[in-house]
Amino acid sequence: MTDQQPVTVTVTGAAGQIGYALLFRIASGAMLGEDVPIRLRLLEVPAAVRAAEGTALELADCAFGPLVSVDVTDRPAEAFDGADVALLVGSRPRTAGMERSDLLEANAGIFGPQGRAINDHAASGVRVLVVGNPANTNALIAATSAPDVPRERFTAMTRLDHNRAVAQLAARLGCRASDVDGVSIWGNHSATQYPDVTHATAGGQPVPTLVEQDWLESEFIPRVARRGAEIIDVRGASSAASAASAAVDHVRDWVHGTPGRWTSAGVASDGSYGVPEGLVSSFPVRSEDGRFSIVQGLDIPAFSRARIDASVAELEAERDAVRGLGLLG
Ligand SMILES: NC(=O)C1=CN([C@@H]2O[C@H](COP(=O)(O)OP(=O)(O)OC[C@H]3O[C@@H](n4cnc5c(N)ncnc54)[C@H](O)[C@@H]3O)[C@@H](O)[C@H]2O)C=CC1
Ligand SMILES: O=C([O-])CC(=O)C(=O)O
Repeated sequence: MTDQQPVTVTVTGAAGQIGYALLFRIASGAMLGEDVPIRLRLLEVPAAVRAAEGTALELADCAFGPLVSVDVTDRPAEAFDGADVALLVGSRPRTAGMERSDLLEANAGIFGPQGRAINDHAASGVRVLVVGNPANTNALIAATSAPDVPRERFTAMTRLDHNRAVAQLAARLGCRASDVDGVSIWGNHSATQYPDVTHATAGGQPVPTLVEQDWLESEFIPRVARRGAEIIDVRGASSAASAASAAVDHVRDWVHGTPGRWTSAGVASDGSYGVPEGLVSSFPVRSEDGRFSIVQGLDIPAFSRARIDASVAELEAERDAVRGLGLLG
C-alpha cells in the first residue's frame, strides 16, 4: 500500500485514437512513475461517452498498479475538478470544405470552455498539455480563458516533432536516439515548424559537422515538418501511438526534469529570440523543479532566423484570426 495522495489526470478526447494509445501508458505509470497513484478523468462528447466507458472497462482489466479510479463524463466542470494534469487531446478535425477560420472557430468553441473549466475547477498547480490541433493556438485560447492560472502552465505539444527530428538524425548517423541531444523545434506544430540541429550533438560530436547542409535542407527539415502528412499517407490515419508517446514524454519531463539535456515544447513566449510575448511557440526548453524554461543564449544564424520568423508569422496570423473572431477576450 502507498500513502501518497492520488494525482488526478484528465484526458479529453479519451475515446479517440490517441486516447486509446495514451490512457494505458498513463495508467501503467509510464508518465508519472509506477509508485504514483492515478485517478483518471475522461472527458468526451456525449456521443462518445459509451466508447470511453468501454476503454475504462479495459483499463480495469489491465490491473495496473498505479490506477486508483476511472471516471467518464461529458461535463468539463466534472472532468477538470481537482485536475493536476490535463491532457487536451479532443478537438475538431478539419473536414472537407472547411476554411482555416472555421477550424479555429470550432476549436475555440472547445478550448475556450475547457480553459474556463480548468480555471474554475482544476488544482492550483495544474499542468496543461494541448495536443489537439491547431495545438499552439488552441493552447493560447485555453490559457486566455483561464486568467487565474499562470500562463506557464499551458503548453502545446511539439515533442512529437522533436522526437521525429531526433529519430531522423539517429537513423542518418547510425547512432541511438539517446545519443542525440540539443535538437530544437521552433515555432508552430505545422509544416512551417523549424527543426534546428545547429546546437545538436550526437555522441558528443556537433551534428553540423556530421551531416551535409544539403541533406538538412532538402531532406531532414521537410521530412520532419511534413511527417504528420507522411504518416497519414502511409498509415491511412494520423499518428496516434507516437503522439501518445510524445505526450507521455512531455509531461514526464515537465514533472521530473531534463537533467543535463534539453527538449522542445510549445510554451508562452516571454519575448525570447524575438518571438512576440504571449504567443505559444515551440522553443528549446529545459525542465527543472517542475518548470519549463526556454534555453537562453543560443546563437541564431541567418538560415535559422528566417525559418523561425516564418513559423512565428504563421502563429501570429492564427492568433489574429482568432482575435478577429472575438475569441481571445
Ligand atoms: N500536437 C501533435 O503533435 C499532434 C496532434 N494531433 C491532434 O490530436 C487530436 C486528436 O487526434 P486523434 O485522437 O487521432 O483524433 P480522433 O478523432 O480519433 O479523436 C478525437 C476525440 O476527441 C473527441 N472530442 C471532440 N470534441 C471534444 C470535446 N469538446 N471534448 C472532449 N472530447 C472531444 C472526439 O469525440 C474523439 O473521440 C487531433 O486534433 C490531431 O490533429 C495528432 C497527432 C500529433
Ligand atoms: O498531421 C496531423 O494531422 C497529425 C499531427 O499533428 C502530426 O502527426 O504531427
